[in-house]
Amino acid sequence: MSSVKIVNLNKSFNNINVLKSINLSINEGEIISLLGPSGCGKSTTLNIIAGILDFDKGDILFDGNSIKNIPTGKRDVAIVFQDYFLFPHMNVFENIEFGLKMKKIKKCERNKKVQELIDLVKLNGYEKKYPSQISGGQKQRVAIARSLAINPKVLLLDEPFSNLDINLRQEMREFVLNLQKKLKITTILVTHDKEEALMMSDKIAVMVNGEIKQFDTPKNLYEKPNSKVVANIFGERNYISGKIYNGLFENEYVKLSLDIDKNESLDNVELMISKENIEINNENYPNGVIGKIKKKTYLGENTIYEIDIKDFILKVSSNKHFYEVNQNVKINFNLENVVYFTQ
Ligand SMILES: Nc1ncnc2c1ncn2[C@@H]1O[C@H](COP(=O)(O)OP(=O)(O)OP(=O)(O)O)[C@@H](O)[C@H]1O
Repeated sequence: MSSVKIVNLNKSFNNINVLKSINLSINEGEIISLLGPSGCGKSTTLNIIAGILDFDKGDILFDGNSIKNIPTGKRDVAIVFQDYFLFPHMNVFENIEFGLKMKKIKKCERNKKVQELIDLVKLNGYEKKYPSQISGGQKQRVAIARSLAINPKVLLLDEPFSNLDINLRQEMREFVLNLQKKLKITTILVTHDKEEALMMSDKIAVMVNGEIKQFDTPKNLYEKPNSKVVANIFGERNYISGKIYNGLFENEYVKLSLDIDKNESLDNVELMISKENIEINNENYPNGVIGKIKKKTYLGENTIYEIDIKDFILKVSSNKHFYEVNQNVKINFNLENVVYFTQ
């Protein structure tokens, strides 16, 4: 297992800078995600770490040592792709054995290692099956076992769950996470799925347009995003424009008391409030803000209400499903850990 440090990494394709001074520090045994929209540079970063692509400027350090001049095969890195890339003419056992054969490990040692990996990824009984004879989840487990066979110091996962159906995806996420925790292997996961990143990562690097906008724990990123760009990656939020003075946030329809420095005074701010931090409560908040429900969308566990307050629409997520369109309601804001952005 290795710590990984990426320092001022730059990469251009045809004079277009697709990685703009990327910096990341990953502790030994951690799992981190690169999360961002399509084309932001996630796979490029992963391929550079693997040595599949070269880079223009910067450096990559494993345990403090540069791997710049170390060829792919000698980096002790394994990469698992979305399409698994299993060898179709080899059975499960032979696929897992492949890397060990390349390393010229003796037959009896190979057999022992492959058997251990088959036990680890729970593929006992499937040794003689070919990739075309097994399911997507099983193929993925073969790909993971094959990547682990070489005892990599760093495991790179490029959208490994995207080809699985939703139930299997959830099962495989948990499986890989348990494996990662058991083996304590430093892991970098590329994903564009926020839930996957939130559930699997010790830390998440939010990438947008070749830059890392924030690198932090899932909780901090969700609750304390440093910009609207980062906030929006984790789902739709409400932004209310107004001013801050004397510990209050105010605009023409709300006056809210904030737990902030009373000396803070700002004219143009946008207060970010998640849908979950607004409560509809007609009974207990005589002084709540009043609005009218314009739309309701039932989502099973929650209903999303769109509430009109003087022509401004607030989205509220509630587990009370009984409010109806055109009903007037009182709403209350949970302003703990409030986040605001200056314009
Ligand atoms: N070999 C290449 N030649 C030219 N441009 C490339 C090459 N590979 C990637 N790019 C460009 O670099 C940018 C980053 O691509 P990359 O594949 O790293 O994005 P990504 O975040 O992994 O996207 P996705 O989620 O769609 O896989 C994109 O604009 C892409 O078009």
